[in-house]
This record gives sequence, C-alpha cells and structure tokens, in this order.
Amino acid sequence: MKIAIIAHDKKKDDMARFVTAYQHIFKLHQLFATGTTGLRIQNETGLPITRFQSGPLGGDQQIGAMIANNEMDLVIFFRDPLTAQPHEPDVSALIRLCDVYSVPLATNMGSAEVLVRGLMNGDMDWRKIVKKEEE
Ligand SMILES: O=C(CO)COP(=O)(O)O
Repeated sequence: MKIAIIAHDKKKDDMARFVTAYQHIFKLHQLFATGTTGLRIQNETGLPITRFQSGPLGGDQQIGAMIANNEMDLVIFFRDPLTAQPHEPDVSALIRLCDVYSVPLATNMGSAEVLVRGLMNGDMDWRKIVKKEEE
C-alpha cells in the first residue's frame, strides 16, 4: 500500500514516535511524505521515504495529485488544530480529496492507531480491488 505521512510542526514529535512504534508495519509499505516530515522520519527510523516539497511549498498538493490519480491508499496527517497555517487552503484541499476519493485519512494519533492496525489485519485490501477496477 502507498501511505502518505504528514505532520505539522507541533505534531512532528508525535509522528516520529508513531512511525517508530509501528515501523514493523510501515516497512512493509511504500511511504511518501511532505519534505520536513519525511526527512525527520527518515532520520529517526531509516525507513525509505519518497519526499515531496515541504507542505507550505506545495507538498500537500503533490500528495493531493497522487490521491486524484488514485495512487495513494492511506493518508496519516497529524494536523495542528491550534496553529494557523499559511497554506491552510492546501491542507483543506488535501483533506477534501481524501473524501472525494474515499481514501482513508487519519488526522490524529487516535484514528491513526485504528487505521494502521487495520492495515496490519488486511482491512485495507479493498483498495486493491478499487485500483484493479480503474485499470
Ligand atoms: O505543512 C505541512 C502539511 O500541511 C507539512 O509540511 P512539512 O512536512 O514540510 O513540514
């Protein structure tokens, strides 16, 4: 599965801990991330990650493009709901595209736990069928 990992600055510590805790699962999948989040995760876990631009420089939109092309299976996006982001429209657009394409999205650690455990149990296998139908 292709998984996008994104965290706003105040949530990057949480994301680093989360990916480290579940690296036995993440290492079985293809990881993508916005620039700064990806670098941090790469440095802390050693997992291979395709990194896009930093979020404010277009990284959210690059991940959004993958969603629109049905190339992303799961998005884990630890948003900071207490800090205004200069690229808030990009953040909203990414979340909107997840809803448009029914791509599972976790915006906090509580829901991310459920999705990653679901991934481990094969609950996300329906994505393979969706992708085959598109071919
Ligand atoms: O701003 C972000 C998502 O909206 C995250 O971008 P970085 O991973 O580059 O900090």
